[in-house]
Amino acid sequence: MLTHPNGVVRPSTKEPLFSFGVIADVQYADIPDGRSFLGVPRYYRHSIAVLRRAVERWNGERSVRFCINFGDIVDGFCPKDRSLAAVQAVVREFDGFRGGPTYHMLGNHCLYNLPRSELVSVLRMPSASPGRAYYDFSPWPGYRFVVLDAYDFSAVGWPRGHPVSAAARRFLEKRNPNHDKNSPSGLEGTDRRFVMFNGGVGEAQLRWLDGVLRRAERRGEKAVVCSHLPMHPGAASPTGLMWNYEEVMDVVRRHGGCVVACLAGHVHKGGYAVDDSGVHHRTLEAALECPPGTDAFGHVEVHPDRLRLVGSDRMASTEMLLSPSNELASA
Ligand SMILES: Nc1ccn([C@@H]2O[C@H](COP(=O)(O)OP(=O)(O)OC[C@H](O)CO)[C@@H](O)[C@H]2O)c(=O)n1
Repeated sequence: MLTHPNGVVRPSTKEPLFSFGVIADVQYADIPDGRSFLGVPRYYRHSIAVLRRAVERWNGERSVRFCINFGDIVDGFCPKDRSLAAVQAVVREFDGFRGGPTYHMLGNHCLYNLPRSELVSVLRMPSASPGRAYYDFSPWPGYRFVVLDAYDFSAVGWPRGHPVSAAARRFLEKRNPNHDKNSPSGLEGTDRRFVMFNGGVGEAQLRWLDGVLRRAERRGEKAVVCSHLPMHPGAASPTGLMWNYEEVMDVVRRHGGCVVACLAGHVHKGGYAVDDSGVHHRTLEAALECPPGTDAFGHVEVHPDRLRLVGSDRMASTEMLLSPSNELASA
């Protein structure tokens, strides 16, 4: 039995409808250990061992039907002539998962290494058009997953001089006075997100998201939105938030009750919050920052009344109860 935040005690169902594996920020590179800009240790070679153990675990869980990689598959310090080989090495590890497909998304470190179009192809993203890094899929009747490209509007991942890159630089110029646009120095609160290693969802993608959620709502589906960048200030440090998370959440709210959770990576220590509409926001702890022998991965059990993240080691477990309107949506 579990207690809902509103005080109602509900029985927990034992067998999930289905489950999916989750891992974030592998940032693999065949280079010696290092540290983040803020001095946090990073284990570039060990992270692929964390992924290997994740795949072994998912293979041992009968209910795990697919897995989701939350971006930053390779680290920015990977020598550029070895970027493709590093991405392929990580993809090979995911290919060891026998339960079903792997769904990838783009992170800033992916784009420091390879062009978007090449990543979309190497990561076999099931996008509707070539080079597009956002898509949706329905792994189970009544459930829809949406994968966002959080660097669609960004100063990284587009060639210098590309109209999107130029517009993103102008956007940052207005909001971040620092010469080094990766530095949030002097910015306050959620304004600290206006740094170059973040990005946003562009207008066309916002319209697409609106359409996907409208159809999902009409069909009575529950939706899970996945993005490299977190979209709630309570679930991540402000320096890691998506530039236009409010616009994306406005679209989510327009289809009230359809989206049950937003899952993300990028902010390595992880986080969790429930927003005013009852949407769960879970930022996943990074594989990269696991000291040798430790892990950060998990699988999410999907039950009729809840999502249950079963975390390993440094990834905290999280019980995400659905609000009664969510439960009714596909009853
Ligand atoms: N204050 C800062 C922080 C970072 N940089 C530089 O920005 C680039 C990205 O940093 P990095 O920590 O590698 O980014 P991650 O995507 O791994 O992590 C995101 C954070 O956890 C979000 O909170 C890199 O070039 C840094 O050196 C900076 O200049 N100033």
